[in-house]
Amino acid sequence: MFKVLVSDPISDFGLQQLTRAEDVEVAKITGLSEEELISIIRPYDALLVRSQTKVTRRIMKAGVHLKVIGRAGVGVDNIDLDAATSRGIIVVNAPDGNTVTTCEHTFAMMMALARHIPQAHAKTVAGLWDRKSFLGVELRNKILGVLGLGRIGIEVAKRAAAFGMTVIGCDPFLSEERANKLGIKLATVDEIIQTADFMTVHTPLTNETHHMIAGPQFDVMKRGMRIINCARGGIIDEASLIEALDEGIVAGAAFDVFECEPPAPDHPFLRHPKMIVTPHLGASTLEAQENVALDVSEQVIRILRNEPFKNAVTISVRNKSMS
Ligand SMILES: NC(=O)C1=CN([C@@H]2O[C@H](COP(=O)(O)OP(=O)(O)OC[C@H]3O[C@@H](n4cnc5c(N)ncnc54)[C@H](O)[C@@H]3O)[C@@H](O)[C@H]2O)C=CC1
Ligand SMILES: O=C(O)CCC(=O)C(=O)O
Repeated sequence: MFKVLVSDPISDFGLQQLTRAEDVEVAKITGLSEEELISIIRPYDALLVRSQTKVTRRIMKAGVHLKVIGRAGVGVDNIDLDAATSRGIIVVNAPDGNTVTTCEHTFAMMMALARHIPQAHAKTVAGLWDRKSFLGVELRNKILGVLGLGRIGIEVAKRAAAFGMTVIGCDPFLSEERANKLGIKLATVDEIIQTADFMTVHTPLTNETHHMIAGPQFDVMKRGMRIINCARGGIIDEASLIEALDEGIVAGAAFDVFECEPPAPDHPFLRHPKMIVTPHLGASTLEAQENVALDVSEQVIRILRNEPFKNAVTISVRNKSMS
């Protein structure tokens, strides 16, 4: 019998392939601290997470039977991939299931920014009929800069075109030919910063993308830019952004993600009048949660049964001396 631990809230519908399998026993225990997870992980063959559980080297060391870690979503920055590789633990994710949902959240954020919707809502429900403070801007004829043209970035670009925006973007893996077909003009990060009216980030968080937009980039940024981050906290330096908002360089920013989640109650993003924030809801639709849970469950069960699988983020020969 394979033992699977689900340590984050993952769709029960999507987990059915695991819960109904005769050779699998599933335990769903969420909200555990690192120490609590270490104390219970030993018997499990598989661990399933979303983004809340930080799967550290210590957890993997305690999980001596772990063969696979499944991430019900895209980003694997909450999993110590080096530790997984060195212990021969396969990490799989669900890269496709939340693409459209996250793209739609990005658009919701962009439109909320353009029209001050959360701020206007807050005043209206407080009994104030303020029609003067919320002059917005159209998306039409604006330049949208997209950093990271993978699955989500491309979906955002397609929808932006339908809104009459000009899309420029960068991605080391997107060819000029494909960009042209998609109607995207390839540009450098500097060109995007200097020309875009709206800028949205869709890269993973890596050593290379950490603080990709920080002090020096804000110094040369087009005045009045609006910035959206529905990718990962830490790609845009939070302290520099606050300064740029105060100085009027950035007209507004909408963030779904933070360098530290959840943010401290006194985090400046939570009080800044030009900021819109959501609590890492980019992938939170019924459809996306079912999709990613179905996808990752299937890969996990295949790995446990030694069957062919897809979506491997790490794969290596299990080092028997560590098990
Ligand atoms: N807010 C949320 O709930 C969600 C956030 N995400 C985040 O969005 C990110 C992107 O997701 P997908 O589009 O599905 O991933 P993807 O892997 O399809 O696309 C990421 C793209 O970023 C590009 N990239 C990497 N480094 C770059 C750099 N330095 N400059 C420019 N481009 C660079 C890659 O070449 C790739 O094409 C994920 O890594 C995840 O962190 C994803 C889903 C939900
Ligand atoms: O599990 C979630 O809701 C977060 C989704 C996410 O950030 C991702 O898929 O990378």
